[in-house]
Amino acid sequence: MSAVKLDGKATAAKIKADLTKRVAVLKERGITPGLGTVLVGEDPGSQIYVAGKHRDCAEVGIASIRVDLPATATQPDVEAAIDELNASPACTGYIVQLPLPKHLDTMALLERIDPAKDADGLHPVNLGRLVHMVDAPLPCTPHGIVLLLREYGVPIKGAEVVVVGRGITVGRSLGLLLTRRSENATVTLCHTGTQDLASHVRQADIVVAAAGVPELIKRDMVKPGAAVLDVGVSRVNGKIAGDVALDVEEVAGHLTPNPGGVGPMTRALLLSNVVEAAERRLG
Ligand SMILES: Nc1nc2c(c(=O)[nH]1)N[C@@H](CN(C=O)c1ccc(C(=O)N[C@@H](CCC(=O)O)C(=O)O)cc1)CN2
Repeated sequence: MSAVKLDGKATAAKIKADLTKRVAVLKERGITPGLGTVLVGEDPGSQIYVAGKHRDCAEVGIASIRVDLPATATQPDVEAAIDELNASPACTGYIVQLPLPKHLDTMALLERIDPAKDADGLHPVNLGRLVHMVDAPLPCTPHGIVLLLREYGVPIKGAEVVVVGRGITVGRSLGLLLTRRSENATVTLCHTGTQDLASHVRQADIVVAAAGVPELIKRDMVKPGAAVLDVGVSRVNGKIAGDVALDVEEVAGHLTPNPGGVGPMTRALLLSNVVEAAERRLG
């Protein structure tokens, strides 16, 4: 058996085509959406992701505001950059690229973002709105995962979903999205403290691997026909290594490539949050 490819690149291209039209309408009505990014330090992965975000903006007509600070930037330096983006009329939404250098207080910085400009959906107010199931910008990777599953008709309603990894950008919030009444999945969140990971994964109709551990999910852990989404990004010998072993393709029903799966969806949903924030300005 060979799994159906969950093509994030192709699905993201469709989303971006729709956003291009919406951006044109906004511009006709006098609003140019603008994405800001705050990057601290020289982490090579983060530099690639931020550069990609600005390329995506150019593709759909969103303006870009890029703030790059040295790894030595202090908490007040980053706070000043955030305050400036909060006040800038040209910036409809922005992100602080994660992870930040260890000497910075990430939570305090995320809390400082104006929730109305929170393009990542990671501000505590917006995560709280997600808990309460009220309208808010959704975290980009979890939202991208849900849209990718829908695009390929993978049944979510009633599915047993196992999410591996409890990080803020993916694992924690994905469970909130998938257990909304509109999705109605049953979600188990596994992490480094989980006693028997394989036994959980074996029960799953949908597996989302977001632990950052190369080849954590092995072929014999996957229920035949399950949908497997690989969010893991590790660099091994200069190449991207996902959390899912390559031969899982032989048992899975659906599988994301990596790269080309969840990553492009994350980027497309970030643009979507920026456009939605601009549309909210119109009322
Ligand atoms: N503020 C945030 N920081 C981080 C997030 C986030 O959503 N918000 N997520 C990740 C990194 N990330 C976005 O920032 C991200 C990772 C990967 C991709 C992507 O498109 N990957 C490509 C491969 C690119 C490569 O060659 O490395 C793919 O999967 O095809 C996009 C965004 C942590 N930080």
